[in-house]
Amino acid sequence: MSDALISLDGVEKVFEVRRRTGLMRREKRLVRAVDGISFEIARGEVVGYIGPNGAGKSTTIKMLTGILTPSGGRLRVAGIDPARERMRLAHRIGVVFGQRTTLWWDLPLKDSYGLMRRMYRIPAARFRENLDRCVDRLDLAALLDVPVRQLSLGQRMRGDIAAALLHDPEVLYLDEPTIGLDVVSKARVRGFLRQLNEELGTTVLLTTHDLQDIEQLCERVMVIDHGRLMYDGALGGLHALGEGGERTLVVDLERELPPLEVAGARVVRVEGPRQWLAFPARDSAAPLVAAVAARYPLLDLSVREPDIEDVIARMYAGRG
Ligand SMILES: Nc1ncnc2c1ncn2[C@@H]1O[C@H](COP(=O)(O)OP(=O)(O)OP(=O)(O)O)[C@@H](O)[C@H]1O
Repeated sequence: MSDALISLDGVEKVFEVRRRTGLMRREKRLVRAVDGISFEIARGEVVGYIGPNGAGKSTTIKMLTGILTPSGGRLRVAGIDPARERMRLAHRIGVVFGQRTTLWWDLPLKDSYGLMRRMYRIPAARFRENLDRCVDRLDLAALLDVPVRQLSLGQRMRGDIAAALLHDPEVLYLDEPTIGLDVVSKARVRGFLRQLNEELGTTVLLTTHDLQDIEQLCERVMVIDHGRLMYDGALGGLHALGEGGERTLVVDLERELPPLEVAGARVVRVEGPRQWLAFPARDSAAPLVAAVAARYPLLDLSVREPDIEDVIARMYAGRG
């Protein structure tokens, strides 16, 4: 037995989709939303789970909460099989779905929290302590008496995160926690999550389309596409994957010139006297810089590494 808090071994989820193909005809089609995924997450990790639309992220999270039953494989969270013991697991995990709320729409925030307290049978002292910490750290004091429907998206999200933490979960799943939030709200949510992990050791698994969430929170990232794990490792390793790709030499010339002709590189963009030359990321930039400097009137130059967005975009594109 490993001491992983979350473990998946060859987990699959297949949906049967019926599609109308004619007036009377329907076609059955199988969608492999999750297609044999294995990974382990240790206590205290903050892991980003990313991938394009329809990759299988939400389906994975739903299996980890017990909402969906896997079609195959083995899955455990805190030693519990989520689909079999969903209620027991509910006391150990917190879940936040960015796209919808677990709060009661017409009730003031604090009444929702009171209901949560009863649902999870949270002892009074612990409830008070957790609520006070969340109110303080998420700046909720002025919002407690406001009905949820009157909260802004950012306020509601903070309210939802607090709701997910009142029962001291060991694991927090967040599905797109910063979606639609303004820059300030995003920063606040990220800061809170970082602090939560540092102070309480809460394990966090988060799906997002915002790579800044990953950069600012996660030491480890998993990339899923077509239901399969394409990458599992340090964020820095994603940059390294870009080595199969290209870097860019940005050249500032003394004057506008036709696209430069240099061996081992090609001009991909020209803007006035500035030109961008792409070259294989694994090659040294030195010979290229020397060749450009020898032949053209140079003012300045810089080398740009492929950024994570590019690397990931290429990973996705490579699978077509
Ligand atoms: N209940 C369902 N019935 C049938 N197909 C489903 C169901 N839920 C998800 N799917 C399909 O499974 C695949 C994976 O969907 P999932 O929602 O897990 O992706 P995702 O990575 O979370 O995408 P997004 O980033 O768009 O939220 C998609 O092809 C989706 O259409």
